Amino acid sequence: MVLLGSTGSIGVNALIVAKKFGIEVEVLVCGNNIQLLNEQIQEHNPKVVVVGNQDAVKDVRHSNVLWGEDAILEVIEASKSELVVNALVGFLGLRPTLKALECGKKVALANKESLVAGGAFIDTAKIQPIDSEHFGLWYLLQDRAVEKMTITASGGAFRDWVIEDIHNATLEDTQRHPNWSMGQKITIDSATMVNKMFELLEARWLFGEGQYDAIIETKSLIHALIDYKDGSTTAHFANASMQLPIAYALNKNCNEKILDHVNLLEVGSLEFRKITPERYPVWEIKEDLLKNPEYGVVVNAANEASIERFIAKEICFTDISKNIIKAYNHFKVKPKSIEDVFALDKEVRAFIHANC
Ligand SMILES: NC(=O)C1=CN([C@@H]2O[C@H](COP(=O)(O)OP(=O)(O)OC[C@H]3O[C@@H](n4cnc5c(N)ncnc54)[C@H](OP(=O)(O)O)[C@@H]3O)[C@@H](O)[C@H]2O)C=CC1
Ligand SMILES: CC(=O)[C@@H](O)[C@H](O)COP(=O)(O)O
Ligand SMILES: [Mn+2]
Repeated sequence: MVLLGSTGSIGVNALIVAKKFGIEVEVLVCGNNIQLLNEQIQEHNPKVVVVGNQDAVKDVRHSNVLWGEDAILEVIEASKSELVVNALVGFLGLRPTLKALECGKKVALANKESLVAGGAFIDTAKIQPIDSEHFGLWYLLQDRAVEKMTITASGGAFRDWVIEDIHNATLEDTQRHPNWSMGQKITIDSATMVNKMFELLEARWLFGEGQYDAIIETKSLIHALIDYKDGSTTAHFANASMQLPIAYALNKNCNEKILDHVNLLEVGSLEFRKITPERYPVWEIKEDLLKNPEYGVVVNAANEASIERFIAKEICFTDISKNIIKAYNHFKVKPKSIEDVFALDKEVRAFIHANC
């Protein structure tokens, strides 16, 4: 397989699962974490590796090292593997997703930003999602009439904070996720509830038009629910580990134990909460966005540019959501092609840097 983002939270789990199934690793791609990359090279013996920048190349212990975004596309095209695992973070992942599909490869897609920004121009037939909620929906779907699909949210780092205090939350505060250990950016997205809005769009592109919603389940043990028209509701329970979704994305037949079952007697009780715009202001645009999923590129670019500014301490935490709503109301433009997606992404980022 080709693994993009090998040193990240998903990448590391993907390598554990690949080893379990004896899947050959042809390519490893990462950004700056060269120490971990060198360990991965030693263990998985890839044919080629790509790193984020030229300076890092000299530190990589491999005879075939490339660098930069174009190199990622080149190695996908040159690879023999039929499977590309895209665990890059952010809009950076879109071109590699498109390239892998263009080359006829199957894409195990953790990089949800690919679908959020470019979903209207992506054929999802060869995509297997690596996202716990979408894996849950995929697992639950039966040949029956569906009324509604619901995904769950943890509520993120600030779910129990006094709302007025969230304004001054620090980057460190955003990283205290209640249930999952993930990369920095998605953990911020979880705290703003942007992650769940993205996942609703992701579900819309993966499973087609329909009714989608999200609720908070505080223990992240239920990941998805399907209401069938007959009145029954099914729920996907699994302990909070990405190894199960990854296992199915890498290998269709998982007839061995990947995780321990949820022990309901130990769990005792579950708590569900409504997602409200008072605590999560971006939720205000959720309905309109679901009706107009092509606007996803605007939300994604505004979010990424605002996170950059939050990390640089130029804006406060709650400005991330304010900026997204501001950009959403300003850019009521639907891209007509994938080229429009890239152009609009640039425009929105410039807007956030100049006006917010
Ligand atoms: N973590 C999770 O449990 C889940 C994550 N996802 C999605 O999966 C994706 C990855 O998330 P996660 O693993 O948490 O993120 P991480 O931040 O942990 O990992 C991101 C990976 O991308 C690499 N990377 C970053 N910039 C570049 C670059 N310019 N060139 C090459 N590689 C680069 C990083 O390299 P390095 O670290 O070496 O700089 C790292 O390997 C995201 O889209 C996220 O939303 C979806 C569901 C669950
Ligand atoms: C593990 C996974 O799939 C994440 O997307 C997770 O759902 C994030 O947590 P939140 O539910 O807090 O957004
Ligand atoms: Mn998820």
